[in-house]
Amino acid sequence: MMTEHSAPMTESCAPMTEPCTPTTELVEVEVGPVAHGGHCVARHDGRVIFVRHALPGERVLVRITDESHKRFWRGDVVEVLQASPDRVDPPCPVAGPGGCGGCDFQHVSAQGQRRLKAEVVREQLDHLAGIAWEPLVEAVEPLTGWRTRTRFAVDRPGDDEGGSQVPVVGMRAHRSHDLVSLPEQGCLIAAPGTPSPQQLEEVAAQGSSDEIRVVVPARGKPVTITTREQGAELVQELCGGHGYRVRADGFWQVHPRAAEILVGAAMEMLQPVAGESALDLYCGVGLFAGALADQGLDVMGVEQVDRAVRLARRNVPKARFISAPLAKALRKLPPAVDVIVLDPPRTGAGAQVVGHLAGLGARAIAYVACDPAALARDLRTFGEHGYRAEAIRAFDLFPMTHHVECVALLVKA
Ligand SMILES: C[S@@+](CC[C@H](N)C(=O)[O-])C[C@H]1O[C@@H](n2cnc3c(N)ncnc32)[C@H](O)[C@@H]1O
Repeated sequence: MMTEHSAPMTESCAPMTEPCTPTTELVEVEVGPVAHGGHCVARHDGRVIFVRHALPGERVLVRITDESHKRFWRGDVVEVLQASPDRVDPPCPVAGPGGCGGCDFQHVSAQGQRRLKAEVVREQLDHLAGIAWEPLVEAVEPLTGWRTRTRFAVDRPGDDEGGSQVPVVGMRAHRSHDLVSLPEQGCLIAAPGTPSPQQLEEVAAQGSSDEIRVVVPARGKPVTITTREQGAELVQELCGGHGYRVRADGFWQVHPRAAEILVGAAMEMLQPVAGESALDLYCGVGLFAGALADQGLDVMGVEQVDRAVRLARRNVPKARFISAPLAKALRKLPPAVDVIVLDPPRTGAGAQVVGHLAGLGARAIAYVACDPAALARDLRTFGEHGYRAEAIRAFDLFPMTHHVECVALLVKA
């Protein structure tokens, strides 16, 4: 199977320097499997095209949007000639070709979205780690109104020519600086409490920021951030009865049920026992550290953002935290631990970190991953160091988008 991994660059990691120059060329293709990044693979004249808004098995007319790469092009569907049974009308009026770049799976039924994500996880695990996984991505409600952290773009038309400067708030189009105005009802996936488009424009009119970030916390009022200073405001999040203070511009799981689901999955896999030692790596404000400490474990957390570590110390006073990039903190970790949770960014943990962690002899490791390719690469490295994936669960924590979250249990082989 062709995957974006086999191409020189993946859709998700390709750097966006300048917006791509769209060509006018239209091609008719049979759509093949979904690839990492959520676009489907098609072939035309021996060339691979990653097609956005397509579904496997469809026949579509594609507008080529990027032909700057030697080995592949990118394109977007302009007409569906033969539709997949999974195709639906996008519920948001600004989704689809040329529209908002945020939700790339709105043309797919909810079950179909999960099947596509399962196929990506299955393929990445097989291709990169040689792990056979039964594809199942678990549904998580709500499917809309789930985004508790939303970034809106602000354009000020006429800015250059000293014009009106009445701001327009919207979303950037896919791989483009073009602004797509918000629909009247606002962003479909933004959590209830997110200001309406009109309110966002009022916020934009009060300042000069080219971005508005909205945070809808578990407790308290939504926070609107237009400058760095405002991002310092603390919001209150909850998981399993434990409260966590988070900076409004800091990291917290985005779906309102994500923290509870990921912590639940990790704890079920690890079966922690009071008195055991534990590591929470890439710990943010201490989410997993809190759950482990609440169960009586002796926890150490590592996080590179010092502001987050200061909050983690307040959120989980029983745990110890190191403020440093994990690779630099490895020598400060204890020589042996019982259980580990690691929840790295999209790039994964990497071979050096994985090799060191495997040497700590943990009886169980829960790996929380937002990128299945990075997960697969790190699982392969764990495998080379004597750990095997005993269980892997995948959750649809980002409905309407191609993103998927996985939790893997590693035990000694
Ligand atoms: C996916 S978030 C997980 C945070 C936390 N586990 C949670 O669920 O709230 C990844 C975290 O890793 C941190 N991070 C990224 N690179 C890091 C590194 N090299 N060393 C330590 N922490 C890092 C980020 O600042 C972020 O807080």
